Amino acid sequence: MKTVMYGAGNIGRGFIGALLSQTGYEVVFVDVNDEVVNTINRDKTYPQEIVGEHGKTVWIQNIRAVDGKDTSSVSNEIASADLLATSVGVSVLEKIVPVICEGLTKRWDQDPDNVLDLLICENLMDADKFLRERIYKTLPARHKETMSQSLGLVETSIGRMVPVMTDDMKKGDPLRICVEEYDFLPVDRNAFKGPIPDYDKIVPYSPFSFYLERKLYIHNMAHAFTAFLGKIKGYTYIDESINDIYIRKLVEGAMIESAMMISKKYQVEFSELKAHIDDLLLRFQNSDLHDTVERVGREPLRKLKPDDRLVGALRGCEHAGILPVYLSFAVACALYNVTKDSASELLAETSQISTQEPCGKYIMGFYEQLKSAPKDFPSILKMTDTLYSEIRGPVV
Ligand SMILES: NC(=O)c1ccc[n+]([C@@H]2O[C@H](COP(=O)([O-])OP(=O)(O)OC[C@H]3O[C@@H](n4cnc5c(N)ncnc54)[C@H](O)[C@@H]3O)[C@@H](O)[C@H]2O)c1
Ligand SMILES: O=P(O)(O)OC[C@@H](O)[C@@H](O)[C@H](O)[C@H](O)CO
Repeated sequence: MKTVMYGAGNIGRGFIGALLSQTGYEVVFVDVNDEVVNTINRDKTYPQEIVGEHGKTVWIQNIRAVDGKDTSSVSNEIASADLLATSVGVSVLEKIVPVICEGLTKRWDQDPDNVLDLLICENLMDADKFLRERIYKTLPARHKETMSQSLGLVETSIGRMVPVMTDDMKKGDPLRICVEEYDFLPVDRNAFKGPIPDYDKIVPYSPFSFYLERKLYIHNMAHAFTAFLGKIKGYTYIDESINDIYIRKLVEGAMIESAMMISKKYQVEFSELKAHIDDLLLRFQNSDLHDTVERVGREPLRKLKPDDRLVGALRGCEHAGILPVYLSFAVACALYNVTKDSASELLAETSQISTQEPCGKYIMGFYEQLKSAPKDFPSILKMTDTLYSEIRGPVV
């Protein structure tokens, strides 16, 4: 049984490739990084360092690698694979479509009933639609119909946090990869055409949008909020930031708003989501991970888009009748990290939120407060309490 793992980077090596090797597959990594490809083929193993309370080193076995620039070899591997996975980054995903199609063509020229499931391991909403459109366009006419019955485009939710590896962390081994302990991989149960890989860490679920929204609106939203607040306070690492008692209170408030929305939308017990929040807050405290506010808070403009983690969560709350007070402050923090003077224009253009809307007013109020006293988080907390009580009215 063979998996082709497209991308031998942080998630490819640090999570998916390792997980599939432990499931029992031979894992063939495809990457354009010569050092990574050559070292995998030389060592046939690499150390995955699980950092944190239960730290240990796991040696990943049964692996080899193919040079991503050798497209003919890559397509041959895809033609004969039992499973395919990608974790190359959203901007590269489109570029590997022609090679994937070459592999599928070789495969289906032999046997059009030879199904293949592709696990899409990227941080991308509607990743299945994204790939379906591009693969359909690129496949030769004779295989366009085959695709609907023989290709499973499987969305996944990548919850494991893998930091950027510094030279210090690599300890001289270009393949060494530090990861947190969390290693569950929720996958879209309904998208598989073949058998679902049988391993207790691979969790099939339907409707999968629940996991995607939980990941983006609770985990990624809180992660970004922690990073933006940490930047304002001058912290370097995520654990430093979340250990600041004011930051923790603010972040937890926003997570609870998102969780109330998701609980209502998917009819999932709030207590289940609260356990997830508590677990995430612990995971953010992992100081051995050395995850930086810089990495987690990167590209704030992308994070301010209407369907991304901040505004997506805020709009979801509005839709569900949940007050997005802490989430409004999260948006204000993201804005403050981008601009110190043209926030209302940015809010309208990037996030499609008008300052005439209630949430636009809350966001601008918080933004002005940040501008006048950026590090005064106790006053911000007081503002959130006052806002809640004003909007909500008296409680019996
Ligand atoms: N790092 C995390 O904590 C994390 C968590 C969840 C999801 N993700 C997502 O996983 C995906 C990968 O992220 P990452 O952190 O592993 O990035 P990464 O940069 O570490 O890995 C990407 C790998 O793809 C390789 N690559 C680039 N172009 C290629 C090509 N044409 N052919 C073959 N290989 C090519 C690169 O050399 C690199 O090794 C992204 O979509 C990211 O958003 C990352
Ligand atoms: O990759 P981004 O910039 O979309 O988000 C930063 C982090 O929140 C993200 O990489 C997480 O670490 C990852 O999604 C694992 O939970």
